[in-house]
Amino acid sequence: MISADNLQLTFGKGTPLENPALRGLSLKVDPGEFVTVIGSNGAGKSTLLNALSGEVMVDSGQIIVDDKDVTKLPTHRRADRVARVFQDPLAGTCEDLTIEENMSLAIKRGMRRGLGSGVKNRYRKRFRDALAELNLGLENRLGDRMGLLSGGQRQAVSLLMASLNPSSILLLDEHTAALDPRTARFVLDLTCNIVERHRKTALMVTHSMKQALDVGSRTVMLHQGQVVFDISGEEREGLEVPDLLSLFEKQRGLEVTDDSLLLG
Ligand SMILES: Nc1ncnc2c1ncn2[C@@H]1O[C@H](COP(=O)(O)OP(=O)(O)OP(=O)(O)O)[C@@H](O)[C@H]1O
Repeated sequence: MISADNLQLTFGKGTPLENPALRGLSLKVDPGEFVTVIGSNGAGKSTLLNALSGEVMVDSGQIIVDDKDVTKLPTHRRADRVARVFQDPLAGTCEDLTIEENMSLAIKRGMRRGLGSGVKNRYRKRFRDALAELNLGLENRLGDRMGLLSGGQRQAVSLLMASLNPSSILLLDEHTAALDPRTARFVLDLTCNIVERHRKTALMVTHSMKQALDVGSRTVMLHQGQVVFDISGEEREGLEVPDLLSLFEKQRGLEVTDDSLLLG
């Protein structure tokens, strides 16, 4: 469960570059819900994910994750609750460590001690089995450095890592945007599978309106640091991209000219 209440965050406060990125943003996400997040450039999407993961601290407002107030906790103290997959396949994993070492780090999140050698052997089988399900041949490459993998392979391993760690929240920041269409489809299907199988509460930022409607059960749109609309259930079913655009226009009384909203 995520509850973000009246989040305010201004970058460069008191300087000529003062920039209010979150302006009283509120959003509640129930356990197991999969929400897609859209909005034009600079709407505050990444800042929202950064605030939820603790990458940035909000000026005011409250963030609760699974009944715990995490508003003032730094990233590493939320890591057992919040996992994240970034747009850049190079972010989020350690390229100098092996696949196995990266996956072990994911499992260790939230544990007080490291993994003993007996435990390591037990987990090795689990890693192999999980990797085999990807059908990318990675189950035989546990000892390979992460840096040797392609972008799609790395995103797939990042998602597996999120499924192995104990976090209930999965934040996806345009995590398929840097991939070719076929690989993006594969990673998106894997995402849906992991969210469902591991009952993650997920927020996925995307610039593709089509993807936003195809995936998940709810779509929110941000504009100027606020949620301007929030659709789910019957209202969302059968919606097409042009419907979403006109909803946005109606809500804001604006004509949507930002091409980034039209992608997909
Ligand atoms: N670290 C920072 N320092 C100063 N300003 C920032 C910082 N991070 C974000 N901003 C500003 O905050 C606003 C919201 O940015 P954010 O990255 O959250 O938008 P976004 O919706 O993710 O946009 P995009 O789709 O282009 O990635 C923008 O005006 C951006 O320039």
